[in-house]
Amino acid sequence: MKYYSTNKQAPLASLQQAVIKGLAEDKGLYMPENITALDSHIISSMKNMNLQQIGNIIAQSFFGDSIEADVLNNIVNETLQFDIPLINLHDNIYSLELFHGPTLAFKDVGARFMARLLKYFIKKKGIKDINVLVATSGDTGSAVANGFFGVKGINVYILYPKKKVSDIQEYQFTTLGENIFALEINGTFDDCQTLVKSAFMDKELNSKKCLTSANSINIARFLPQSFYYFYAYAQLDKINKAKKLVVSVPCGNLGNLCAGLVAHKMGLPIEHFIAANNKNNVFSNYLKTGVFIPKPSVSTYANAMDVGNPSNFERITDLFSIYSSPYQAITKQISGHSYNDTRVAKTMQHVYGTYNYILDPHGAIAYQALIEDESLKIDKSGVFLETAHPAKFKNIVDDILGIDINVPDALQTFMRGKKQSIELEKDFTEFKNYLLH
Ligand SMILES: Cc1ncc(COP(=O)(O)O)c(C=O)c1O
Ligand SMILES: N[C@@H](CCOP(=O)(O)O)C(=O)O
Repeated sequence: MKYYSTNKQAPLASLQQAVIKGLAEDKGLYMPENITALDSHIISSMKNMNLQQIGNIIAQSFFGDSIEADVLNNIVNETLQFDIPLINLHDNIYSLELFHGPTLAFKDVGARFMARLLKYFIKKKGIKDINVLVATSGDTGSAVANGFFGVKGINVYILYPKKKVSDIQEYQFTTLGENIFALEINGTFDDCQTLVKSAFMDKELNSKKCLTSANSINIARFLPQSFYYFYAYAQLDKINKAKKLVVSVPCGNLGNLCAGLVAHKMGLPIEHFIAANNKNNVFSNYLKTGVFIPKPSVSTYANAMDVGNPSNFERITDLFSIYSSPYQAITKQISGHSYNDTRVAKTMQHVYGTYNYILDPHGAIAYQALIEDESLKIDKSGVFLETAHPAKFKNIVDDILGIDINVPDALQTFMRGKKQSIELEKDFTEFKNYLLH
C-alpha cells in the first residue's frame, strides 16, 4: 500500500517512508491509497473476538502488505494490553472507556502502536538516531513519552502550551527525563503544532537531523485509532444493540473522528457521527456554515480539545472529496455541537448525581452532544467516547462535583517525579537552535 499526501504535491510514500517522515514534504498529511471495505461477515463475526483479534484484522487490512504478518501481529498484541470496555450508562447510551491504558487516555492506542512500528522500521533501515517531535494539548505528550521512554536512538521532544495543560498531564511528560525532553512554549497548542510542522519544512534542520512526528499527522499514530470503533461495535453486536449506531466524538485536532470515518469507510455500520467541540468550535462552525475558519484557541475545562486549527480537517475533506458535493456529504454523515464550560459542569453534575458516573470534561462534551443530537432516536444505540480518565483533571472534577476523586496508582507514580522542562518562546528560530544545540 502506498500513501499519498492530502496536498497531492508530494511523491507517493511507502509505509516505512510515511512513518519515518511523519508529514509529507508538501506539508500535506499522508492517507492510504486504498481503504479496503471488509466483508460484512467478518464484521459480524467480530462479536466473538477480543480487542487484540479485532485490532489484528484491521491492522492487517491497512499494513499487511508492508510488514511481515508475525511482526505486525506482535505489534498489535503488545499495543493492546488493556481493555476498552463499553459501559451502559443508561437507556440506549453507552460510554466507550478509552482510558484504561498506561497514561489513561485514548492516545495510548496510537502512541503504543506507532512507537513499536517506528522502532521496527529504524532498526530495519539502520537509522541510529531519530528525533520525534510532538505538539500536545495534554494527552498526546504523555502517551508518546510513555511509548518511547528509554528507547535507545530515539529522542522525543514534547512541545506543550505553558499553563494550559492539567497539573497531572504536565507531570506525566515532564518528569521522565532520559530521552524525553519537555519544551514549555509560551503560546497555545496551535503555536506548538506550527513549530513542529515548520521543523519538517526546514531544509537545514532536516539535513542535520532525522525528524518525525508522533502526532496524529503520522499515519501510524492515526490509523490504529480506528481499532476501537470496531471493538465498540462488536461489544454492542454481542448484545444485539449494534443496529442503528450513533457515535459521538469529543473533537480537538480531529484525528479521533477521522479514524472513525475511516472505520466507516471500511464498512463499519455506524449510522451517524457527532463531532462535539468545546468553545473552540472551528469544526462545528464549519458543519453549520460550510466555511472553515481557524481561529486562536481559548482555554477551557476540556483543555486537550483547545485547538484552533485542527490538522485532520484536511484528511476529512480528502475522505469526502469523491462526492460531487463534499460539504453536503460531510454534513449528512456528521453533525456538530459546541459547549461552554458552564454547560460542561452542569452535564458532569447531572450524570454524577443521576447515574453515579464521573465524566471527564472531554467525555462530558461528547455525552451532552449525543443526548441532544436529533440523530439519536429511541430505537438507536448511542456511544460516546470517554477519552480520558477523570482523575487526569482532578482539580476541575473535584471542584465541579464537590468530591475528592481517587487518583489511580498509575498517575500517582508520575506525581512523585520532579518536573524538568525548558521554556521557549513560540519562535521557530529559537526552537530550531534548541534542536541543533
Ligand atoms: C481527552 C481528550 N479528548 C479528546 C481529544 C480530541 O481528540 P482529537 O484531537 O483526536 O480530535 C483529545 C486530544 O486529542 C484528548 O486528549
Ligand atoms: N488533544 C491532543 C492534541 C494533539 O492531537 P493529536 O491527536 O494530533 O496528537 C493532545 O492531547 O495532545
